Amino acid sequence: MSLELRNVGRVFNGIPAVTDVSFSAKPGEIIGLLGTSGCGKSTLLRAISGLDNEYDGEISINGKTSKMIHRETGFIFQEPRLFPWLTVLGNVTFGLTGEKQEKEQLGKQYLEKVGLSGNEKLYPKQLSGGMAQRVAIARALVTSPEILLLDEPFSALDAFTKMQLQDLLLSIWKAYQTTIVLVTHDIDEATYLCDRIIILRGQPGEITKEIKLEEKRPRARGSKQLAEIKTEILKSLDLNKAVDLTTV
Ligand SMILES: Nc1ncnc2c1ncn2[C@@H]1O[C@H](COP(=O)(O)OP(=O)(O)OP(=O)(O)O)[C@@H](O)[C@H]1O
Repeated sequence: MSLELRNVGRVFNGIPAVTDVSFSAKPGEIIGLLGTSGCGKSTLLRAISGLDNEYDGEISINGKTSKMIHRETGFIFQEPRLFPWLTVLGNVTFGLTGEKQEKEQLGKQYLEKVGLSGNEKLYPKQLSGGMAQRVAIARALVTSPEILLLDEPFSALDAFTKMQLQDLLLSIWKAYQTTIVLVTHDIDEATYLCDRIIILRGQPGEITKEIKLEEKRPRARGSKQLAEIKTEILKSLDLNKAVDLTTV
């Protein structure tokens, strides 16, 4: 599904958090929202999902503009936000309606897709951070969202688990051609995953740059091409200069 934001802004208690943001995503595109802390990335995701509808401007999904909850979207947060009293399978099937047996069958299918078959009966406290985030991914996917919104989904994980889950996200994207909006602080993650990176800066946050990545997937982590794009991003954030330690 396509997504379009036109002049979106959000003011909290008279203070603008983010202003005049316009961008669009074609069906199946992976868009990165990258920017320094507090520039309004999460605010934009909440507006896209419809969890927050007090924004200015317009947001359309497949050409339809609405400020209602967008049921076509699935949300994955930084923390898994699982219900501790439900099993892994119970967490995945929680939002589903219909026959128990059908729900469980569907839940198991998605647990298999995220590599968690056989863990259905475990409780959240028995899971590692990476396993818990896999459950959160399965829970978001089980409703077949056409647009996935991810808010720093891997930032709480160790470097190796993070890379595994980035690859899992790409395999899901390849299978379903989901449109993805990924909020991240991690430039390497953005260059590895995204078709386009939108850079936001300031308070209120504004778009300062948009970078299109032409590299075919799978991309090589640490390749010269991705390193060049990283340098371009650092420059646009004024973070490319070496610190003069003599003046510190
Ligand atoms: N519900 C709220 N009420 C008041 N102010 C808010 C609310 N939500 C966000 N803000 C403010 O809006 C600004 C943008 O916040 P937001 O969480 O969207 O930024 P962010 O770019 O996602 O930050 P981070 O990268 O640190 O998560 C911040 O100044 C924040 O304090």
